[in-house]
Amino acid sequence: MTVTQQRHRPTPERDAARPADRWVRPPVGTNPASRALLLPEITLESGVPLPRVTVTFQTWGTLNANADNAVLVEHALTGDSHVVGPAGPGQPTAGWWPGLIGPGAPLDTRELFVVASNVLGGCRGTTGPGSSDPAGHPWGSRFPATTVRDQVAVEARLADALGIDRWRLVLGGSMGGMRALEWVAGHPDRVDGALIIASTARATADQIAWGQAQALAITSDPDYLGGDYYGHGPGPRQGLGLARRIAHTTYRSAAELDTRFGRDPQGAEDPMSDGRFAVESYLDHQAAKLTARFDAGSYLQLSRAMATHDVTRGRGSLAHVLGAYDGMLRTVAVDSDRLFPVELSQEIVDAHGRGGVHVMSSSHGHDGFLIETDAIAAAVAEAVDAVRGVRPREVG
Ligand SMILES: CC(=O)SCCNC(=O)CCNC(=O)[C@H](O)C(C)(C)COP(=O)(O)OP(=O)(O)OC[C@H]1O[C@@H](n2cnc3c(N)ncnc32)[C@H](O)[C@@H]1OP(=O)(O)O
Ligand SMILES: N[C@@H](CCO)C(=O)O
Repeated sequence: MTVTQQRHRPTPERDAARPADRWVRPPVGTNPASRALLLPEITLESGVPLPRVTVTFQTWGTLNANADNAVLVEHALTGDSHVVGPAGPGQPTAGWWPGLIGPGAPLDTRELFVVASNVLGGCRGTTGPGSSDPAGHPWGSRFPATTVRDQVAVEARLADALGIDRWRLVLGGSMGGMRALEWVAGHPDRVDGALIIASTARATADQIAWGQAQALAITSDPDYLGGDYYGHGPGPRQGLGLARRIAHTTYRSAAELDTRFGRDPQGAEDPMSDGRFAVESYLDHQAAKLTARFDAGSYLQLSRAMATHDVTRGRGSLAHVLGAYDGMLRTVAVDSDRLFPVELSQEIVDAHGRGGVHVMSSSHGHDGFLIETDAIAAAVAEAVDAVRGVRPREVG
């Protein structure tokens, strides 16, 4: 079934050169509320072609007649399109920004049409290393390196298929904020407003450094099998668990960990023998949770895409790149975030020359953007109000 709402920009060379994207049934095991689009082929930023890319997504509300009420919500590293709603069959986690979308919510579905897609390279329905290639075999080690720009290029094809020429608002946290800012940098005429939360214009050496240890933890696992573990053994669960322990420590603040766990033993265990401290037990728990719901190959893919993230690559200075954008741009930072410190949000605003940084107070560090949901809701509601006046809207 070919895509009927082809309202994307008429670019004859683009339309004529490729078969039409078409709606398909989502892969087995994805969120039952999701839909799916099949892209016959995409060409990655590297120049490598990637055939038969499926992108799965969820929507809330209705696209209006002018198609000018669409909002794109971008998930973070281990998130997915399930922004709100309960966990259930095909959906291992509850919505990660509960209360954000719905009638009367900050993203009010009485007015807005909200879209959230699963990222390219991930493991929640959109094509990634664990997906089957056109011959029906898992891509595994053959899945090419992808970038944040590739992730957004896939979302642009989805927007085309949905008949969305321009987003009223794009928003996201962490890796989601990277995609939201790439929409601004790479598709400035398709975004009225952007809210970049706990993120950055380009990865820092600190973030790249923490990512290297995580990647080596996975690739050093004997069950990694060079990335071709799909259908062969348990996969690098130990390595993924170790990577998560490293990552989760960076997602929280030292003060929070000290306050919550101190030097307490875990229950009756004795750290002086073979027992654990409570904080070690907590990290063991976080590792077990992630390995039960996430794929190591996708973790490597997406972590590498975050490390290579740089909206200025091949485009000039950040001021030049963001200065070309005449829409609304705001950032939110968490005051205790030691992975994406406040100055990374300030750098974005300074380069754009307008908007502002809202510094959110939280003891939770980087994960504060997922935990302080009232503060996030308020920032999103303000951004929705601010963007209303950015472009004249046809009454439709
Ligand atoms: C876009 C995205 O990034 S999505 C990310 C993943 N999203 C989700 O998981 C959806 C739900 N969201 C959440 O849970 C939060 O937003 C998260 C992910 C940031 C977690 O934040 P918090 O609420 O602070 O939970 P916290 O990190 O303290 O972990 C609490 C868990 O640790 C466990 N725990 C606490 N102390 C210990 C200990 N000493 N030993 C073992 N386990 C412990 C708790 O029992 C609890 O278990 P549970 O998660 O199974 O209920
Ligand atoms: N802790 C969240 C945010 C990381 O940026 C996740 O696991 O995706």
